[in-house]
Amino acid sequence: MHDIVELRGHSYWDWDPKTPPPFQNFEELEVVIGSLAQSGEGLALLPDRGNGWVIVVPFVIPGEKVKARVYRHNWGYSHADLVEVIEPAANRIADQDVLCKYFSKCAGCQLQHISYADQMKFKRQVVENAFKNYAVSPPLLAKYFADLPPIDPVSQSPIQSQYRTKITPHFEALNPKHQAAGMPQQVQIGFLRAGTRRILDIEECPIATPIVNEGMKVMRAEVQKNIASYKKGATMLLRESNPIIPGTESDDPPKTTKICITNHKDTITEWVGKFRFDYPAGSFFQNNNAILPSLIGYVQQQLHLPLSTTSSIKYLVDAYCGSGLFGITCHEGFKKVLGVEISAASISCASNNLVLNKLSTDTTAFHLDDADKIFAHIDFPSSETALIIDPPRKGCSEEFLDQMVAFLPARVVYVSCNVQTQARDLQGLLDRCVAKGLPGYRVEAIRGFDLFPQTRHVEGVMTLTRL
Ligand SMILES: C[S@@+](CC[C@H](N)C(=O)[O-])C[C@H]1O[C@@H](n2cnc3c(N)ncnc32)[C@H](O)[C@@H]1O
Repeated sequence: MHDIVELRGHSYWDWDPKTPPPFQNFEELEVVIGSLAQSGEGLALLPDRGNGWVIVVPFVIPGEKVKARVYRHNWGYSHADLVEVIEPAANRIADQDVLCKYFSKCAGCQLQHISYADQMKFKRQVVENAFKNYAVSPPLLAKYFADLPPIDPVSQSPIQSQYRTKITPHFEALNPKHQAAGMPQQVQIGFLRAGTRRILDIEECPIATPIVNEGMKVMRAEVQKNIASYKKGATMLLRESNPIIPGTESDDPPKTTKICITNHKDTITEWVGKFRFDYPAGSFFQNNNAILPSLIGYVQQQLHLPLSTTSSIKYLVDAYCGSGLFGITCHEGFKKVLGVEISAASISCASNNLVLNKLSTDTTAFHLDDADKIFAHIDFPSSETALIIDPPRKGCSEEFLDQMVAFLPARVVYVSCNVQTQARDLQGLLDRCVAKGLPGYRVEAIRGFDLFPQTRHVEGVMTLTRL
């Protein structure tokens, strides 16, 4: 809605909700795309229809003239399918050069028709809009917003295809009516079809690693062979791992061929730079290994930026620590590191990863707990403590922000796969500081990292310094 309001140029609330959609269902329209929304979809304004109705069309580029078929109407805007690109943008990737033959049919990727340089510009804009739209309440606007730094360019992924180390294809069970009628016993195995809840049959995903695609081939054949035994559909797990042959463990990545794991309970082994991580196949771990060294290098550098005081950072708190990725890779230079995570399987791997990487358990520890209670475990001086926050998409809870303001870490590095909730949490933090009459935080830097090339998603990293 923020993107629609911006294109329309007048407030959402000026809108008369009784305005009916100015179209027949499935009417085809020729429209010119004005902007891209954070969803990666194009927006076209029709100034002469419905008091400035907006059409939302996927797989387009601003400036393009396209034919679109409207199919669902909302308050002031309609969703439409792309029928034809009438006047393509000069920078549109030619159809024959698009990475995946299922692009525009599969719901997984939104941006394969856009050059990588333009994907980076789009994602930078997504980050900028998130902070403009979600971190600007009036008291904060006056006090802090003028001080937000310019949003940095997005850090690119070293590879833009074959990067995903995990995919989760789905399939549905056979239709009993088809079975009864003796129809062919084939099912669709793949990802959701764009704009629907139905499955599109996909035998290969070009953004997944070759090992994961090999695994997909085997899994598809097995599912087709045994499909009659499935009463319900299912979601499969395919995850890349480095096989460790017992007795041959070494400190270096093994030279053996990688394997594809499909059992949620198995353990995955992965190297991030010189660090080894074992983690449960069914638990969270970042899915683009290629970009992790640069993401971690940046987080490390941000943690140690100079403070506003003469103190220096000596302690690290890793909230939502998973299997210990940040706590372990960033431990150097800290007297003590403490991580908290709610998944018992992940925290047990985090503790084991300390041992695997020969870190002292006296100086680095991981606790099983809700991040909302993280500061209950901590006796670090807040003026020498840095906090890494890396929550799930929904961001931090009110309780988490309350305890954070009660503790006031000197440095915060907030990593997020959802820049909208990240921006909202910045507002939540600064609102609390204003309410308590505290000087608050300076935003040092906001930068996107492209953990998800070809898709609309961007990882945000924001650095704060206590004033
Ligand atoms: C985005 S992941 C980040 C994990 C880790 N930092 C990494 O990069 O591998 C978020 C993690 O938060 C954990 N989590 C979710 N809710 C939590 C809570 N209330 N308290 C602590 N951890 C939580 C999830 O289990 C998940 O491991």
